[in-house]
Amino acid sequence: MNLTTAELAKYMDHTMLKPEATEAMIDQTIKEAIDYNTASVCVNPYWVKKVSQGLAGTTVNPCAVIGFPLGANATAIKVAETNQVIDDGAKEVDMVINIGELKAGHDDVVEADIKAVADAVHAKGALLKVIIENCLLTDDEKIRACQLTVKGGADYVKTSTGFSKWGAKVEDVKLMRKTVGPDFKIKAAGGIHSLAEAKAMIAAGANRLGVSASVQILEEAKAAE
Ligand SMILES: O=C[C@H](O)COP(=O)(O)O
Repeated sequence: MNLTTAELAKYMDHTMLKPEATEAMIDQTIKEAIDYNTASVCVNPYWVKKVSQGLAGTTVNPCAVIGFPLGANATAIKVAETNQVIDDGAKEVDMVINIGELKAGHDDVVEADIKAVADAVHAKGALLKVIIENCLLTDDEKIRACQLTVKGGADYVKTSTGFSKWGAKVEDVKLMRKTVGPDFKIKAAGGIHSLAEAKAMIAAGANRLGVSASVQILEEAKAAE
């Protein structure tokens, strides 16, 4: 796959989700995202307003995670959090599904949770990525989670939070691509730390990468150009 460094950067949600992130670390993340022109800067809700101000006038989107990282909040809380982050400037929202309800076979609950957030996101012109946390799921559950994400009206299905047992795996991205078809978007996130890993995720079908090691990967890409 022949991507320029600039093209690869536009796959990347430059991510700073560490609970111990300071304002200085957020500032650094914003600067790096602008320098490399990534797709977005992905942060916890508290930092979205600052990120949105820092990215004003650029083509880098502010992105916020909600219901993160466990997904076990009430739907009303996820919707309220969604409205708050968008009012604070988020153009993209990454939510975690209700994993326990998926495993219990309560697909209607999982779909309604996704749909409520999707409606809130789309009412304000943003886009929604749905995190299914593959490392906790069987293949059957991964397939159902992808189908419910599509039915719930989201824009992307996303592999992982990066805060559970492990992150994105190539075989999971392939399974997700097979499940959602060629057009629905997929984000691979968690544990992608090298150019080879980033390229493998894209080759497997990822349209977006959630990465904290963006600079390292993009410098590797630049050196290889
Ligand atoms: O989507 C976000 C992930 O938490 C990023 O994980 P990472 O730090 O392994 O790149």
